[in-house]
Amino acid sequence: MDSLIFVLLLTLVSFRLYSIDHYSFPWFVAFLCESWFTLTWFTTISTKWTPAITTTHLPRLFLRVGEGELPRVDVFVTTADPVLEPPIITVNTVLSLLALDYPATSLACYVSDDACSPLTYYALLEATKFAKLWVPFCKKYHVQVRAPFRYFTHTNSHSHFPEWSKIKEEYEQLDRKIQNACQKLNPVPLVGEYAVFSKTERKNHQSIIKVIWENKEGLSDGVPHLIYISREKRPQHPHHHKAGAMNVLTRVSALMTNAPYILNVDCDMHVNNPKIVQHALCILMDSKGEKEVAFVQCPQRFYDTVKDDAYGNQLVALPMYIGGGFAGLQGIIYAGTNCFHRRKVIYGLSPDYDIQNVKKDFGFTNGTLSEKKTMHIFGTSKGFAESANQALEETTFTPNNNLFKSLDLGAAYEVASCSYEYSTTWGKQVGWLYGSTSEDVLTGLVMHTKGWRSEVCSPDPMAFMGCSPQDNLGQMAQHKRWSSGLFDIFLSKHCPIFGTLFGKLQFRECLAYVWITNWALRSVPEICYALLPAYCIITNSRFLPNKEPGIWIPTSVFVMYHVGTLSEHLISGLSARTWWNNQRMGRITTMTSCFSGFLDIVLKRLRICDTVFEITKKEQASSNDENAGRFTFNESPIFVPGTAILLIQLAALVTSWWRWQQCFVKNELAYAYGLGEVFCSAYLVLCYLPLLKGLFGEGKYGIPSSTIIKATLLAFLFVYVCNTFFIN
Ligand SMILES: O=c1ccn([C@@H]2O[C@H](COP(=O)(O)OP(=O)(O)O[C@H]3O[C@H](CO)[C@@H](O)[C@H](O)[C@H]3O)[C@@H](O)[C@H]2O)c(=O)[nH]1
Ligand SMILES: [Mn+2]
Repeated sequence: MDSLIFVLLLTLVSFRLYSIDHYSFPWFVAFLCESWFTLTWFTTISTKWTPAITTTHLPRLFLRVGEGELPRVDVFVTTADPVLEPPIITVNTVLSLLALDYPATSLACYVSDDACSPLTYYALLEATKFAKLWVPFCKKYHVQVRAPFRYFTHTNSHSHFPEWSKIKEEYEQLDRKIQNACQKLNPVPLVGEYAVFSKTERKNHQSIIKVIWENKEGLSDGVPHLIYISREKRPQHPHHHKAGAMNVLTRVSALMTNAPYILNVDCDMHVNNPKIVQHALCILMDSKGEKEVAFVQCPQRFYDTVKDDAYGNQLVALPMYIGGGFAGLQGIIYAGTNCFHRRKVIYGLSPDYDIQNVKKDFGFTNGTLSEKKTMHIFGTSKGFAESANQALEETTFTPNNNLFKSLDLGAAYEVASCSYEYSTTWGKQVGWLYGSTSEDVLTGLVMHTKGWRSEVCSPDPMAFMGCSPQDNLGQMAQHKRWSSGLFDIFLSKHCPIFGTLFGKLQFRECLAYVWITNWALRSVPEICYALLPAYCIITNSRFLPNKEPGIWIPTSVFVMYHVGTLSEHLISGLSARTWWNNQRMGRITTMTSCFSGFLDIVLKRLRICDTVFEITKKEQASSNDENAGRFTFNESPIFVPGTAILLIQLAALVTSWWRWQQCFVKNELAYAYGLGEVFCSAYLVLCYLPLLKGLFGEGKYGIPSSTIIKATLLAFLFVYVCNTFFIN
């Protein structure tokens, strides 16, 4: 079906090219836009063409390593705002990780708190007490969902185990304590353990690193190590948002546990499949995977989602087709969470090395890194250089390796300081890379450019589950951040095209990356195309062929595209309503969020202002909210272009209606002439129905009048320009 659409698009473009007699301004604009759509469609098809799925077989892992010899894994959790990311959610994520079905002696959990919040610290301390009950309980009864808040809302006491009620009570107590502390009923006093937080400001404080729990006895079914880190922040030092936090986690963990594998999750992504580490290791430790695979990405799925995906952000059908397609090429993109990395790849290693080359790469002399070179790459910490040496030398996995040192804090403060990265390669060649708010895709892309592959791991049950925005404001801010971050990558020196020309990025993987990184840019031709029908109606001109057989080409593209996407959704087990919501949100998001993202990058490149990482609000859905799925609005300029486009379509429809009446009076049939354009305009209004409702809504459900005024001015300007400069 996709190929058929492609052929039709090619036909449309050639038809335009050959109908010289039709040449006019709208015809030309349509030609440009449609050529762009055809190119985009080509990259989509190429991405989807050879999908792949990886299946993992746990028994085979244990043919390779004994159950007691499983390698160390360091787990990183990031949180950055106790209000937008309630500590109870972070705590549940951490509890689910501590309770992984994996030897506790080989796990260590590091939590980065970019808000430097005593609340988060308090919540983690309390959670550790509960973990001592929760972890053995989960392991004893093979609980599947290891985040207590999900577990207890979905099970009831009859069906369960003797301790069930007691543990539930304990959890409720923990929950209450944390909620009380959050609501300032019982604020955390900044004395004793918490005294370090007393002179801190969110963006101005020294590092705070605390070993909350150490598995001292080395019990493999105990509770794994838990370490709290709030890296140093100073107003004059850029902190690089999440990427910066990840790099601090990498360095601190290197000094403590230095595991060869790193799992990273966002604070809202709890474990849904307790054996996920073993599944990922099946891929990472596979004899081929060991040499080729840089990272293993598990899908992002969400719980308590808005019915029928009203805001089009559940990412179910898209990852299935596009993600599966990526997987069949050089590998899936890195999505920032639910991902297993190799430490040495994070340190910048290329895949086809032999150890001699590495030594050259990194300036080894006589078996160890030359001091000057190490300092240049990794910074001045001696302890870190030593641990990096070990991590890099470890060419293939050897069980019983003893990279573990101790949870000693001494050296850790040095590597968590905000000036540590100056004149090193952190964020440039080593670690999570800086320069884009989609640091994840950038970091993964550079690994692919080095020639690494990546794999998707999606065992049943789903590996992780998280929160997704519960309103359109969150969804739009998120899409804006992604589209701008991705476009930033396209314009940077890490552009996928260079990756293919000068690096080892495979050609079709490059096309797939080009497709994904151009999300923001796609808003420009889409907006032009959306303005075309209105332009034509207002100026009484045409951009669609108006005679047979020409008119059949765009009509069949339209029909085939909708049938195609609908069937994809139905095959993925989604409702037709979900399909329509995604379809509609696709149009709205591109012309609002992605266009804002595009403007942001233009401004950034002109050095007028920089992009920021706006954190997505995490909340648990209230189950019987009758307004779920309804659009809310605020003063954000993000709504201006969308509202303007809607008003322009409405103006066009009114114009055509008025003209139709005139014809009717004169008994002419001429009104049938521009039917195609009217249909397009009406279709857009249908897509924009949520905004149309917003024009008349009240309170947060109404578009603020300042936005309406700005949009009306833009719409008037458009109509004026059409009438003055282009009317025939
Ligand atoms: O300065 C910051 C900003 C964010 N975060 C953390 O980054 C994570 C992701 O932030 P979130 O607001 O949840 O963004 P999402 O849009 O949900 O994130 C997706 O997109 C991001 C890139 O834009 C990736 O980093 C994420 O992993 C991916 O889940 C959260 O754990 C935050 O706590 C920090 O640690 N420090
Ligand atoms: Mn998130």
